[in-house]
Amino acid sequence: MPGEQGETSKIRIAIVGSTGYGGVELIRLLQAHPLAEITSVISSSSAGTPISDGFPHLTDIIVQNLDGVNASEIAEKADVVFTATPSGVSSKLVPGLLEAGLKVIDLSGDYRIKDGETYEKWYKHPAPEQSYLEKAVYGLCEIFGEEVTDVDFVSNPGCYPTATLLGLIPAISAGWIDPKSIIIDAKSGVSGSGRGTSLTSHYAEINENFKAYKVNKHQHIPEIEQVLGQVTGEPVTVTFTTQLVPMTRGIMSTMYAQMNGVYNDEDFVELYRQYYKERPFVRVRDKGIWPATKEVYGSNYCDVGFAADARTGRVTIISVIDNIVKGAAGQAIQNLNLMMGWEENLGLGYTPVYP
Ligand SMILES: NC(=O)C1=CN([C@@H]2O[C@H](COP(=O)(O)OP(=O)(O)OC[C@H]3O[C@@H](n4cnc5c(N)ncnc54)[C@H](OP(=O)(O)O)[C@@H]3O)[C@@H](O)[C@H]2O)C=CC1
Ligand SMILES: CC(=O)N[C@@H](CCC(=O)OP(=O)(O)O)C(=O)O
Repeated sequence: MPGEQGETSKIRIAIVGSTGYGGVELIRLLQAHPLAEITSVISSSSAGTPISDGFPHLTDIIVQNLDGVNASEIAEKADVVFTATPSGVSSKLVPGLLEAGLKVIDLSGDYRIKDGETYEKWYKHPAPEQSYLEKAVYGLCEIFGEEVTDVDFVSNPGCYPTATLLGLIPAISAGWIDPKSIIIDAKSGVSGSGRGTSLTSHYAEINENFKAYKVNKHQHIPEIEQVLGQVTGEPVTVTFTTQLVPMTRGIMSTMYAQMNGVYNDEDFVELYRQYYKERPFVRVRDKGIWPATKEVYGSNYCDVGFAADARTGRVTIISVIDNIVKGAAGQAIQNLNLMMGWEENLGLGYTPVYP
């Protein structure tokens, strides 16, 4: 395994769930990574067939044939495995992959919630084994990046929590907003629900429509509260509403909070620029300019803007990401980079696709 940037041999990568949206995006991004090469693409339902059968846009990737899900075979072919699999599936696969000696980056929600009972309450199925929950490092790179270096197992954050936490943490850490007052109004493109079809992601249900779902019941609520609790040192509860927007990619998280003092837009811009000054993927908008999902499309950026309102004493924080990149595959590669001790932005320097 190359441990340092600049060495020539590449890290070998396997992707379980390579036929899903997260997996296909991992393939797209890793194809351009200078120190990683995909050596196995894995499918539980299409093993033995070429990936380009289902995804003609991947006709020119080198590894074509889909492998089956077998931990020891994966360990022969790869050093690191991404599990881009549904929650409830990852928890069954990950222990075997770790025992086979692989480094694992899991994109599902299975290992993010550290308390098994809380996990079961929100995810509605059995929690993963406690020892693996404890082993998993929560890979919100801009906040906990130092903890990821040199570990074997990273739990990649959820898409909504990524946008939301990056938008809230600097102001909370500075004591500028009251954690008890937070309301989060979040919207996602349809690819957030994965490639499987369902009535809720059916074209006729989504097109020309805008609807709320899982209000106060979303599985990302305990993830957001867990991290905010860590940051503040006290239990935090949030009001969190998720909505589906008729677009393919993108998340906008709009957050409202009571300010603890008198701060204006420039104060917030300065605070956030300072907080993220070493972090290549958070871009802070100038006063009066709010980010749009198209401005991060296809990229690993999280863009943030503010409106501090002296009249109400509240601030509105707006944060956008591409759910499949910064919200999933891109952040997972950012975690790979940190895990390997490489530059955080290696292979991720994509300018957003516009328009
Ligand atoms: N889409 C998004 O924006 C985000 C997704 N996530 C999370 O990332 C994970 C992947 O999401 P996404 O790619 O969208 O989901 P998809 O539904 O698009 O893909 C999931 C893939 O998992 C594979 N799979 C299903 N069952 C099994 C199994 N028993 N063993 C092995 N593989 C299996 C399937 O492929 P096959 O049948 O070929 O095995 C399927 O293609 C999920 O946990 C999701 O919650 C996280 C953040 C954002
Ligand atoms: C639009 C849409 O349906 N989005 C999904 C995001 C799911 C996801 O990413 O799941 P985990 O992060 O929990 O693995 C949802 O709201 O449930």
